[in-house]
Amino acid sequence: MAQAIELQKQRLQFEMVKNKIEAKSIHFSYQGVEILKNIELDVKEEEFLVLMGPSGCGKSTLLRLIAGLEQPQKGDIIVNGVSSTQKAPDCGVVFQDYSLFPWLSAKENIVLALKQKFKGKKTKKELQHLAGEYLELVQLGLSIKKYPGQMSGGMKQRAAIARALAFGSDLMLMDEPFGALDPLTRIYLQDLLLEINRDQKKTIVFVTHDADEAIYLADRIVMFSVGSAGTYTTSVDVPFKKPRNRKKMLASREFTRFREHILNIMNQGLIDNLEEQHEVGLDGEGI
Ligand SMILES: Nc1ncnc2c1ncn2[C@@H]1O[C@H](COP(=O)(O)OP(=O)(O)OP(=O)(O)O)[C@@H](O)[C@H]1O
Repeated sequence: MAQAIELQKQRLQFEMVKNKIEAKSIHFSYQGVEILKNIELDVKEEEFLVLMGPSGCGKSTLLRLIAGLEQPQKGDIIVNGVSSTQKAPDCGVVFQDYSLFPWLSAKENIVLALKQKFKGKKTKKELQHLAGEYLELVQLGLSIKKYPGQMSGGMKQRAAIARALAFGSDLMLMDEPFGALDPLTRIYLQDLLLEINRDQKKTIVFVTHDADEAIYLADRIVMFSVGSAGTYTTSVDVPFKKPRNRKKMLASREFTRFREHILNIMNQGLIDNLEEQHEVGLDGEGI
Protein backbone atom coordinates (compact mmCIF):
# COMPACT_ATOMS: atom_id res chain seq x y z
CA MET A 1 0.00 0.00 0.00
CA ALA A 2 2.75 2.45 1.04
CA GLN A 3 4.62 1.53 -2.16
CA ALA A 4 1.48 2.20 -4.26
CA ILE A 5 0.95 5.61 -2.63
CA GLU A 6 4.61 6.50 -3.14
CA LEU A 7 4.37 5.53 -6.82
CA GLN A 8 1.21 7.54 -7.28
CA LYS A 9 3.00 10.54 -5.73
CA GLN A 10 5.95 10.06 -8.10
CA ARG A 11 3.59 9.89 -11.10
CA LEU A 12 1.69 13.00 -10.00
CA GLN A 13 4.98 14.86 -9.63
CA PHE A 14 5.85 13.88 -13.21
CA GLU A 15 2.46 15.04 -14.50
CA MET A 16 3.11 18.51 -13.11
CA VAL A 17 6.48 18.70 -14.86
CA LYS A 18 6.81 20.42 -18.24
CA ASN A 19 7.06 18.40 -21.43
CA LYS A 20 10.59 18.19 -22.77
CA ILE A 21 9.43 16.65 -26.06
CA GLU A 22 6.05 16.83 -27.77
CA ALA A 23 5.62 14.79 -30.94
CA LYS A 24 2.28 15.72 -32.49
CA SER A 25 0.50 13.69 -35.20
CA ILE A 26 3.75 12.56 -36.78
CA HIS A 27 3.65 11.03 -40.25
CA PHE A 28 6.88 9.89 -41.82
CA SER A 29 7.68 7.90 -44.99
CA TYR A 30 10.92 6.82 -46.62
CA GLN A 31 10.60 7.03 -50.43
CA GLY A 32 6.83 6.74 -50.29
CA VAL A 33 6.83 3.84 -47.79
CA GLU A 34 4.95 4.88 -44.68
CA ILE A 35 6.94 4.17 -41.49
CA LEU A 36 5.16 6.26 -38.85
CA LYS A 37 1.48 7.20 -39.02
CA ASN A 38 -0.11 9.66 -36.66
CA ILE A 39 2.31 9.12 -33.77
CA GLU A 40 1.80 11.12 -30.59
CA LEU A 41 4.44 11.12 -27.89
CA ASP A 42 5.13 13.40 -24.92
CA VAL A 43 8.24 13.08 -22.80
CA LYS A 44 8.45 14.90 -19.48
CA GLU A 45 11.53 16.77 -18.29
CA GLU A 46 13.89 14.39 -16.47
CA GLU A 47 11.84 11.39 -17.52
CA PHE A 48 13.59 8.14 -18.48
CA LEU A 49 11.46 6.89 -21.36
CA VAL A 50 12.13 3.55 -23.03
CA LEU A 51 10.84 2.69 -26.52
CA MET A 52 10.28 -0.96 -27.38
CA GLY A 53 8.80 -2.75 -30.36
CA PRO A 54 9.48 -5.20 -33.18
CA SER A 55 12.39 -4.66 -35.53
CA GLY A 56 11.60 -2.22 -38.31
CA CYS A 57 8.57 -0.58 -36.62
CA GLY A 58 10.22 2.85 -36.62
CA LYS A 59 11.81 3.39 -33.20
CA SER A 60 15.12 4.64 -34.62
CA THR A 61 13.25 6.73 -37.16
CA LEU A 62 11.37 8.48 -34.35
CA LEU A 63 14.67 9.17 -32.52
CA ARG A 64 16.13 10.62 -35.73
CA LEU A 65 13.06 12.86 -36.08
CA ILE A 66 13.38 14.06 -32.46
CA ALA A 67 17.09 14.78 -33.06
CA GLY A 68 16.12 16.86 -36.13
CA LEU A 69 18.10 14.55 -38.47
CA GLU A 70 14.91 13.89 -40.48
CA GLN A 71 11.77 16.00 -40.83
CA PRO A 72 8.23 14.61 -40.57
CA GLN A 73 6.07 14.97 -43.70
CA LYS A 74 3.17 15.88 -41.42
CA GLY A 75 2.96 16.89 -37.75
CA ASP A 76 5.53 18.60 -35.59
CA ILE A 77 8.12 17.76 -32.96
CA ILE A 78 8.65 20.35 -30.26
CA VAL A 79 11.74 20.06 -28.08
CA ASN A 80 12.18 22.60 -25.27
CA GLY A 81 9.29 24.57 -26.74
CA VAL A 82 10.93 24.91 -30.19
CA SER A 83 9.90 23.02 -33.33
CA SER A 84 12.66 20.73 -34.59
CA THR A 85 11.76 21.90 -38.10
CA GLN A 86 13.02 25.36 -37.12
CA LYS A 87 16.11 24.36 -35.17
CA ALA A 88 17.77 21.00 -34.54
CA PRO A 89 17.58 20.52 -30.78
CA ASP A 90 20.58 20.46 -28.52
CA CYS A 91 20.86 16.76 -27.61
CA GLY A 92 23.41 14.02 -27.08
CA VAL A 93 22.81 11.05 -29.39
CA VAL A 94 24.07 7.48 -29.33
CA PHE A 95 22.95 5.61 -32.42
CA GLN A 96 23.57 2.00 -33.44
CA ASP A 97 26.28 2.96 -35.93
CA TYR A 98 28.42 4.42 -33.10
CA SER A 99 28.63 7.78 -34.94
CA LEU A 100 32.33 8.34 -34.08
CA PHE A 101 34.68 10.15 -36.45
CA PRO A 102 36.92 7.34 -37.74
CA TRP A 103 39.93 9.63 -38.39
CA LEU A 104 40.01 10.78 -34.74
CA SER A 105 41.19 8.75 -31.73
CA ALA A 106 38.76 8.02 -28.87
CA LYS A 107 40.18 10.96 -26.94
CA GLU A 108 40.04 13.34 -29.92
CA ASN A 109 36.40 12.36 -30.53
CA ILE A 110 35.54 13.40 -26.99
CA VAL A 111 37.65 16.57 -27.14
CA LEU A 112 35.64 17.62 -30.19
CA ALA A 113 32.36 17.29 -28.26
CA LEU A 114 33.87 19.20 -25.33
CA LYS A 115 35.03 22.00 -27.66
CA GLN A 116 31.44 22.40 -28.86
CA LYS A 117 30.23 22.49 -25.28
CA PHE A 118 32.79 24.92 -23.81
CA LYS A 119 33.20 27.12 -26.91
CA GLY A 120 36.75 28.30 -26.17
CA LYS A 121 36.31 28.60 -22.40
CA LYS A 122 38.77 25.79 -21.60
CA THR A 123 42.39 25.30 -22.60
CA LYS A 124 43.50 22.40 -24.81
CA LYS A 125 45.08 20.73 -21.77
CA GLU A 126 41.86 21.04 -19.74
CA LEU A 127 39.83 19.61 -22.60
CA GLN A 128 42.19 16.65 -22.94
CA HIS A 129 42.09 16.00 -19.20
CA LEU A 130 38.27 16.09 -19.19
CA ALA A 131 38.12 13.81 -22.24
CA GLY A 132 40.25 11.27 -20.35
CA GLU A 133 37.82 11.44 -17.42
CA TYR A 134 34.80 10.76 -19.63
CA LEU A 135 36.58 7.80 -21.21
CA GLU A 136 37.45 6.44 -17.78
CA LEU A 137 33.80 6.75 -16.80
CA VAL A 138 32.90 4.27 -19.54
CA GLN A 139 35.93 2.11 -18.68
CA LEU A 140 37.99 3.10 -21.71
CA GLY A 141 40.79 4.78 -19.79
CA LEU A 142 43.37 2.44 -21.33
CA SER A 143 42.18 2.94 -24.91
CA ILE A 144 42.19 6.71 -25.25
CA LYS A 145 44.65 6.66 -28.17
CA LYS A 146 42.80 4.02 -30.19
CA TYR A 147 40.99 4.91 -33.41
CA PRO A 148 37.46 3.55 -33.99
CA GLY A 149 38.89 1.09 -36.54
CA GLN A 150 41.07 -0.41 -33.77
CA MET A 151 38.21 -0.84 -31.28
CA SER A 152 35.65 -3.63 -30.81
CA GLY A 153 31.93 -2.92 -31.27
CA GLY A 154 31.44 -2.64 -27.51
CA MET A 155 34.40 -0.26 -27.14
CA LYS A 156 33.12 1.97 -29.94
CA GLN A 157 29.70 1.98 -28.32
CA ARG A 158 31.21 3.06 -24.99
CA ALA A 159 33.24 5.82 -26.69
CA ALA A 160 30.03 7.04 -28.37
CA ILE A 161 28.32 7.12 -24.95
CA ALA A 162 31.26 9.08 -23.49
CA ARG A 163 30.99 11.54 -26.36
CA ALA A 164 27.25 12.03 -25.86
CA LEU A 165 27.83 12.62 -22.12
CA ALA A 166 30.68 15.04 -22.81
CA PHE A 167 28.44 17.05 -25.12
CA GLY A 168 26.58 17.97 -21.94
CA SER A 169 23.04 18.42 -23.23
CA ASP A 170 20.17 17.77 -20.84
CA LEU A 171 18.52 15.50 -23.44
CA MET A 172 20.00 12.14 -24.44
CA LEU A 173 18.63 10.03 -27.31
CA MET A 174 20.02 6.50 -27.18
CA ASP A 175 19.31 3.78 -29.74
CA GLU A 176 20.15 0.33 -28.34
CA PRO A 177 23.33 1.76 -26.82
CA PHE A 178 24.16 -1.34 -24.77
CA GLY A 179 23.34 -3.96 -27.42
CA ALA A 180 26.97 -4.78 -28.22
CA LEU A 181 28.24 -4.90 -24.62
CA ASP A 182 29.20 -7.84 -22.41
CA PRO A 183 26.78 -8.37 -19.46
CA LEU A 184 29.04 -6.84 -16.78
CA THR A 185 29.77 -3.66 -18.74
CA ARG A 186 26.09 -3.45 -19.59
CA ILE A 187 25.09 -3.56 -15.91
CA TYR A 188 27.75 -0.98 -15.02
CA LEU A 189 26.57 1.40 -17.75
CA GLN A 190 22.88 0.92 -16.93
CA ASP A 191 23.61 2.03 -13.36
CA LEU A 192 25.77 4.91 -14.58
CA LEU A 193 22.95 6.09 -16.84
CA LEU A 194 20.41 5.94 -14.02
CA GLU A 195 22.77 7.99 -11.86
CA ILE A 196 23.17 10.56 -14.65
CA ASN A 197 19.40 10.72 -15.17
CA ARG A 198 18.89 11.32 -11.45
CA ASP A 199 21.85 13.54 -10.51
CA GLN A 200 22.28 15.57 -13.69
CA LYS A 201 18.51 15.75 -14.29
CA LYS A 202 18.80 14.63 -17.90
CA THR A 203 15.82 13.52 -19.94
CA ILE A 204 16.59 10.21 -21.63
CA VAL A 205 14.82 8.49 -24.52
CA PHE A 206 16.26 5.02 -24.87
CA VAL A 207 15.51 2.18 -27.31
CA THR A 208 16.00 -1.46 -26.32
CA HIS A 209 14.69 -4.92 -27.23
CA ASP A 210 15.48 -6.22 -23.74
CA ALA A 211 12.43 -6.20 -21.43
CA ASP A 212 14.52 -6.56 -18.22
CA GLU A 213 16.68 -3.61 -19.22
CA ALA A 214 13.61 -1.56 -20.12
CA ILE A 215 11.93 -2.21 -16.76
CA TYR A 216 15.08 -1.60 -14.74
CA LEU A 217 15.78 1.75 -16.42
CA ALA A 218 12.45 3.28 -17.37
CA ASP A 219 9.96 5.51 -15.63
CA ARG A 220 7.67 4.68 -18.54
CA ILE A 221 7.78 2.25 -21.45
CA VAL A 222 6.20 3.07 -24.79
CA MET A 223 5.64 0.02 -26.98
CA PHE A 224 5.25 0.24 -30.75
CA SER A 225 2.98 -2.19 -32.58
CA VAL A 226 2.30 -2.38 -36.29
CA GLY A 227 -1.31 -2.74 -37.43
CA SER A 228 -3.06 -2.31 -40.78
CA ALA A 229 -3.85 1.30 -39.87
CA GLY A 230 -0.15 2.02 -39.23
CA THR A 231 2.06 2.03 -36.18
CA TYR A 232 0.36 2.57 -32.84
CA THR A 233 1.82 2.94 -29.36
CA THR A 234 0.92 1.74 -25.87
CA SER A 235 2.35 3.59 -22.89
CA VAL A 236 2.87 1.87 -19.53
CA ASP A 237 4.24 3.39 -16.30
CA VAL A 238 6.83 1.19 -14.61
CA PRO A 239 5.46 0.46 -11.12
CA PHE A 240 8.80 0.29 -9.27
CA LYS A 241 10.01 3.20 -7.20
CA LYS A 242 13.45 4.65 -7.96
CA PRO A 243 16.21 4.17 -6.95
CA ARG A 244 15.72 0.47 -7.69
CA ASN A 245 17.58 -2.42 -6.21
CA ARG A 246 18.40 -4.59 -9.22
CA LYS A 247 18.75 -7.86 -7.35
CA LYS A 248 15.60 -7.42 -5.25
CA MET A 249 13.56 -6.13 -8.15
CA LEU A 250 14.52 -8.96 -10.53
CA ALA A 251 13.76 -11.56 -7.84
CA SER A 252 10.34 -10.15 -6.94
CA ARG A 253 7.01 -11.61 -8.00
CA GLU A 254 5.81 -8.12 -8.96
CA PHE A 255 8.66 -7.91 -11.47
CA THR A 256 7.81 -11.26 -13.06
CA ARG A 257 4.16 -10.21 -13.35
CA PHE A 258 4.97 -6.81 -14.81
CA ARG A 259 7.45 -8.34 -17.27
CA GLU A 260 4.74 -10.72 -18.46
CA HIS A 261 2.35 -7.80 -18.82
CA ILE A 262 4.85 -5.94 -21.03
CA LEU A 263 5.59 -9.02 -23.14
CA ASN A 264 1.87 -9.73 -23.52
CA ILE A 265 1.30 -6.25 -24.93
CA MET A 266 4.21 -6.74 -27.36
CA ASN A 267 3.05 -10.21 -28.36
CA GLN A 268 -0.54 -9.07 -28.82
CA GLY A 269 0.72 -6.42 -31.24
CA LEU A 270 2.59 -9.10 -33.21
CA ILE A 271 -0.38 -11.52 -33.19
CA ASP A 272 -2.78 -8.78 -34.38
CA ASN A 273 -0.36 -7.94 -37.16
CA LEU A 274 0.02 -11.60 -38.24
CA GLU A 275 -3.75 -12.12 -38.17
CA GLU A 276 -4.28 -9.04 -40.30
CA GLN A 277 -1.63 -10.22 -42.79
CA HIS A 278 -3.25 -13.67 -42.87
CA GLU A 279 -6.68 -12.19 -43.57
CA VAL A 280 -5.23 -10.08 -46.37
CA GLY A 281 -3.46 -13.20 -47.75
CA LEU A 282 -6.66 -15.25 -47.69
CA ASP A 283 -8.61 -12.50 -49.43
CA GLY A 284 -5.89 -12.18 -52.02
CA GLU A 285 -5.91 -15.90 -52.79
CA GLY A 286 -9.70 -15.86 -53.15
CA ILE A 287 -10.21 -18.80 -50.76
N1 LIG B 1 17.39 5.54 -44.84
C1 LIG B 1 16.35 4.74 -45.05
N2 LIG B 1 15.82 4.62 -46.28
C2 LIG B 1 14.74 3.83 -46.53
N3 LIG B 1 14.14 3.09 -45.57
C3 LIG B 1 14.64 3.15 -44.32
C4 LIG B 1 15.78 3.97 -44.00
N4 LIG B 1 16.04 3.82 -42.67
C5 LIG B 1 15.13 2.95 -42.20
N5 LIG B 1 14.30 2.55 -43.18
C6 LIG B 1 13.16 1.63 -43.03
O1 LIG B 1 12.28 2.20 -42.08
C7 LIG B 1 11.69 1.18 -41.27
C8 LIG B 1 11.88 1.53 -39.81
O2 LIG B 1 13.27 1.47 -39.52
P1 LIG B 1 13.81 1.80 -38.06
O3 LIG B 1 15.30 1.65 -38.13
O4 LIG B 1 13.26 3.09 -37.61
O5 LIG B 1 13.17 0.62 -37.22
P2 LIG B 1 13.48 0.15 -35.73
O6 LIG B 1 12.17 -0.04 -35.08
O7 LIG B 1 14.43 1.08 -35.09
O8 LIG B 1 14.18 -1.26 -36.00
P3 LIG B 1 15.30 -2.05 -35.15
O9 LIG B 1 14.67 -2.45 -33.86
O10 LIG B 1 15.60 -3.24 -36.02
O11 LIG B 1 16.48 -1.13 -34.99
C9 LIG B 1 12.32 -0.14 -41.70
O12 LIG B 1 11.44 -0.79 -42.58
C10 LIG B 1 13.57 0.29 -42.44
O13 LIG B 1 13.89 -0.63 -43.45
